[in-house]
Amino acid sequence: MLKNKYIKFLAFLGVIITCGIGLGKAIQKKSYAASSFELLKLLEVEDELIENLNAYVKELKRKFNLLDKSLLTMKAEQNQMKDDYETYLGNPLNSFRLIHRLHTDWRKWHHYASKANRGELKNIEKAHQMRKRLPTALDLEQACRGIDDLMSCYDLKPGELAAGNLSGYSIPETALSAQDCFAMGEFCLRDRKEDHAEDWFNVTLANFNEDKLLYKVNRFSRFSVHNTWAALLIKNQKISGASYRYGKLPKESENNQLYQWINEEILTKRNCRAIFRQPSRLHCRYNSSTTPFTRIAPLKMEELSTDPYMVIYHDVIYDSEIYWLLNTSKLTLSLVDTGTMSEFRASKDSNILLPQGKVVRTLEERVTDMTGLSMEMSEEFSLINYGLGGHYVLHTDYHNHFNQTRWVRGDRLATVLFYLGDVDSGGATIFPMINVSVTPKKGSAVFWHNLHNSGDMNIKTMHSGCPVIVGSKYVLTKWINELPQMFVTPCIRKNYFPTKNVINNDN
Ligand SMILES: O=C(O)CCC(=O)C(=O)O
Ligand SMILES: [Fe+2]
Repeated sequence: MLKNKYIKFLAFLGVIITCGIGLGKAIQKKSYAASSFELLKLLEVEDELIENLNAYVKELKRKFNLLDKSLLTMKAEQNQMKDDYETYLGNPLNSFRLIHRLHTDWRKWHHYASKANRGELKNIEKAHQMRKRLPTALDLEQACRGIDDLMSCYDLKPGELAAGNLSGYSIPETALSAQDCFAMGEFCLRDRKEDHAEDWFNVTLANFNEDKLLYKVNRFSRFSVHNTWAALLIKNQKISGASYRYGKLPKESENNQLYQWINEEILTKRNCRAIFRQPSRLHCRYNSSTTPFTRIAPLKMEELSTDPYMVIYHDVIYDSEIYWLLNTSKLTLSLVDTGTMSEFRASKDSNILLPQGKVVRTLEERVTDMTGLSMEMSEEFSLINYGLGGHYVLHTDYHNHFNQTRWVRGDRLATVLFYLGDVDSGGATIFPMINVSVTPKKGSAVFWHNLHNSGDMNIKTMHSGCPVIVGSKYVLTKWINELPQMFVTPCIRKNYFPTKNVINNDN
């Protein structure tokens, strides 16, 4: 009876969805949402799935019964032993059986309990096969769109639909679950109907049924809703609303890390768009004092910041060197073949060894002239090419105090970033905590210290490569390690030596 009603409802829904999609949206062939005929097939699929799950549960029950019965026998034997264990163990047959069952039987029980038997596997395999007949993400998308079209056409509200009320046509059995409402919310988010999404999230929370068992199966909780909702608010820069949602999340959860991450994203966006005025006490000058070579060939230097120490060098790399870097055949290949796209760094990057030779050696000497630092144990040059929207998320170049590699070559004391080309628009390197934004300019290089003089990490060096708007961006990075500099920039780190009589030269 109920099933008949259900079929009628689905047919009704199918017609509505078909109409909705017909209003300008492309119909996907054989889409479940596109016709009531296809929807009927889904009922068969559901019948088969339930039958399959039922058979699987029967198998599990059989296993459970066997284990339960064996447990009773084991307990009986154990009780007999506990009554008088001396008599029990005095009998050599009992001692033999005790050793035997604990040596052999327990392994078998463990094996039996932990492995799926043939009957279980058969049902699991069947369920796996049936996945091909289940609705796809596209089907779900179309179903959501159908409901959404219906809502805008008849001015329906999420609360009414959630209660199974379709414009006066009310069927309580068809009420939507919290998870259904959440799926609608997520759809509206994807479809950029953010107000609708918030309405659906509200209804989701109102309809939430705290079923721990269900949570175990489908991992859906109130937190999922607060988290997605908060991410939406953060995206729209509604920070206080987002903080309220995040306040609902468990402390120390991964989600709070997400919050931090999204906050950093906002920081990055704000800074990528901003243009900063440099403080006037900083100067441009020729640097002729770092190494003897700079006395005869001074470098054009512009100060950007004193904490962290940061300068730009202009015209510090020759066109011929840039040409070599970008056209070495090995490098060109790697830019194409080992290109990586990640959320972290959308770039084709090559950490491959540049062919060692004159250019690389000369560039390393140049870095020493610019920084006064030794290139011993420094990392290989890293060449990065950013394409469409290419960016590097907010990060610091240092590792951290506790990283094992720090004890081999030390942490990354300083970074030198060469710009190998101009970028038509976007692509600045930004340091949001000190309001510094460096526009890529062919031939220039920015140099900064990642660590304080004490060796502590300087959080103000946090930086990011903003997305490229027009053009492409090539940078060459050199991370300079700390340990080989001990005689160049001698300083004694706070707590570096564990003994009491430390000369603390920290400044
Ligand atoms: O491309 C940029 O502007 C930043 C690159 C960077 O931060 C790095 O290589 O560590
Ligand atoms: Fe970096």
